[in-house]
Amino acid sequence: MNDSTKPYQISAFSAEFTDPSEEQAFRAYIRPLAARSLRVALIVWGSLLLLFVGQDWLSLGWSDDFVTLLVCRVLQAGMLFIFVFMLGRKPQLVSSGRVVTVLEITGFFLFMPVYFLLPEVAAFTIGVIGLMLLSMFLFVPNRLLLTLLAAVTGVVLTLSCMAWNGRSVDILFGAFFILMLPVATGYFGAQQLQMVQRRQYAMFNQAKEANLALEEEVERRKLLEQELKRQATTDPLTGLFNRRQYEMLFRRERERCRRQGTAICVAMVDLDYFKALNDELGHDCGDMALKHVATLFTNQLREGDVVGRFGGEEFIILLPDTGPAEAERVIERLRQTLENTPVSLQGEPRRLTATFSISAVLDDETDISETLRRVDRGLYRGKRAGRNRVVMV
Ligand SMILES: Nc1nc2c(ncn2[C@@H]2O[C@H](COP(=O)(O)OP(=O)(O)OP(=O)(O)O)[C@@H](O)[C@H]2O)c(=O)[nH]1
Repeated sequence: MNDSTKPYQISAFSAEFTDPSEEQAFRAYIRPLAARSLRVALIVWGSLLLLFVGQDWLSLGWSDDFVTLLVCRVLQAGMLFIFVFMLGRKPQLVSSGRVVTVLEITGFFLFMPVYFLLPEVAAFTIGVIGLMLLSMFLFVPNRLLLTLLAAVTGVVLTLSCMAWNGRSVDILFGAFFILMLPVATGYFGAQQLQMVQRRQYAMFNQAKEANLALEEEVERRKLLEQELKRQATTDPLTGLFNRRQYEMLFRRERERCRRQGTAICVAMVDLDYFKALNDELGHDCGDMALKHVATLFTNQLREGDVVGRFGGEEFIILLPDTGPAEAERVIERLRQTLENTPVSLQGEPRRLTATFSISAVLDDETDISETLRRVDRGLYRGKRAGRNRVVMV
């Protein structure tokens, strides 16, 4: 069922889903099990037929009649065993039910000579046929209506043979009722069984679909949560960490570096003449320039380094496990890369520069604002000294 809210419908007459695609899906689902059960049933059926050969020989001895019955039995058992072999290779043959039905009807035809060749056992032959009818419904997996068709053919054939043998109308009526008993019992038994199978399948499918919908909902919420987290921790324009997040990361890294006895440096970056760029090319180009700088910084630095947007055209860089000399080298390389990597704005390459200020975090500084106050002074010095430079504080 495609929609888990859609109610399934099973016809009480055929014991099949009223929706053909649903029925088809069910048969495909049950196919391996049905093919296996059918093979077992056919092997038992064929073997029983061959067992009857002994009984025929005891009754008829080595005679033409015996040979006729032998041919019928061997022919039918042969057909059954061939189909068992074919089912092993093509289990899909079980689904349509046509081959099984043909085998069942042929089986009745090949059984009927018993009526003429073994008249002395004809009395209990009707019992054997009744058993065959019941077994067909209960042990041979097939579509209910096709089994009914084969069963009715069997009943008609049996009654025809009895009539041919000169049985009275009373006896024929009696035989008809005797044969209809296993047909009705088999039909209703198989009908209940097949309906239960389909109900279970539909419920299993509904549960599977509900699970799938639930999994999708969980996945959707996970993504939403991730997105909310991303929005809460990053700057929407550049995707860099926002102030709250880099302050938190600062405290975490600061604590870790203290425990491990390593240094941590903080750099502040302020783009040069950014107002002029905005005024000349417009705010959108200014935004593109900011994104360009963010990508460049993120790509140039190590994974453990933290790049955040301080606000406007100012950025913060945290360099954990890095002493002042190493930090100066890293930031100087960054400055040069920025200067030498123009950004394309309105189709023209545009060089950007920035002023950088770096300071090692002092032992007693646990909050980034204390370090930033110092770094900011360095930035001011750098701007006054002509911009596009790195200042160590
Ligand atoms: N496009 C864009 N511009 C921004 C954004 N945030 C701040 N600005 C602009 O950045 C400019 C910063 O100008 P100033 O503080 O004068 O600095 P500056 O022009 O870079 O000069 P110096 O720093 O002294 O070299 C202002 O024009 C702000 O409007 C933003 O998100 N997008």
